Amino acid sequence: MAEQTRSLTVKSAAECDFDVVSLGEVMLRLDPGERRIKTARSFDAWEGGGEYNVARGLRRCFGLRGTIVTALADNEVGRLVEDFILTGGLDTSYIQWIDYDGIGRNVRNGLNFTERGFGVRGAVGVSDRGNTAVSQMQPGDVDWDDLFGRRGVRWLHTGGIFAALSESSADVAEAAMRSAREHGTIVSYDLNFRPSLWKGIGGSARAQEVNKRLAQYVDVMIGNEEDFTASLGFEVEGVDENLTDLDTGAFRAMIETAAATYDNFQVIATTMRGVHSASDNDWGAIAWSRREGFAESTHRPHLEILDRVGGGDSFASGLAYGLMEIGDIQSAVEYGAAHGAIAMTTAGDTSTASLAEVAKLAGGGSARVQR
Ligand SMILES: O=C(O)C(=O)C[C@H](O)[C@H](O)CO
Repeated sequence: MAEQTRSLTVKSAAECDFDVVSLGEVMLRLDPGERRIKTARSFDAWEGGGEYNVARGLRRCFGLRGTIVTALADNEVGRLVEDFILTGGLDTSYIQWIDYDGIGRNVRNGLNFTERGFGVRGAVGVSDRGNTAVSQMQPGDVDWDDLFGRRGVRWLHTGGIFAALSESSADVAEAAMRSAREHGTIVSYDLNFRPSLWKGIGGSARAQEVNKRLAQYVDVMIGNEEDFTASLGFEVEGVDENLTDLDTGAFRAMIETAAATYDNFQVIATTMRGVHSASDNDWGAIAWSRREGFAESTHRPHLEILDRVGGGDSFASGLAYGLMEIGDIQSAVEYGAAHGAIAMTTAGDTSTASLAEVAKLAGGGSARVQR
């Protein structure tokens, strides 16, 4: 695609060691399967983390080269998380290993108990992540100019989960995003508002203070309707969290306001989820680019959901792939929505989709058996 018709100008793969770098926490996800957390007798172990899931999707589904900047306490739990990261295909050289004190008094690894929900029973996440290694990272812990300058990175992804972990994690995000921009790396940010993370430190008001500060470094801003309101203060008129009618007019108006407020935003994308039940959601997405204007994905009413957690992250990785490798906003939003939809058909945060599956669904393919 000719450069001037692409939504974003992205550095070439040849001049970069990494296509994508994510900055964020990777937790051990403990999943009771069809049971509930409070009555579980065994858990499946996976890994997960809002920012990490995006780089992993870009690597595992879309075949790009990625790394994760994070920190883990050096104990057996941390090494299990590393094992998952290796399975996910990401480079592990930017994991900072912090000496473990034996009981977690000073440093720990995050645990995320997650049940998927079914029917009228919504998904539940209970995280146990205070004092984690990554929440104690400091801006100077990574040589950002070496990473983004000497080594070269096409895309940095971080977001509102990492920024909420501590005072210093917001500063770390700022240092990374500032350096990435200086070196021509595209910066994407998923607002990912998580009430539990902000509850004890000032709620939505504090979330807005932090996210507004970081928003000035963002090229591609991603979120859902709740995120844009809670994290940046942009209202989507007439929409609540149970929206079942995917009327996009209100979203377009909100996006126009956001684009006028932050002239650094090159792309804004939002997923739209109408919750009929935990297992039955309307699913679609809308995106806008400064160069191309609005695009909407195929809307999928009554999409059947096995595990919704990570669906938004798979949307973000599909969108990033589309913007990096195809170029136009329409393809990007279709790839994002299709990848999110497939990811929610399997258990776990991370997607098992292949690029061929995403391309087929994005192009209007059906779920007929293949043999
Ligand atoms: O909620 C969080 O902090 C997580 O990172 C857990 C999940 O991986 C995330 O919510 C999925 O988007």
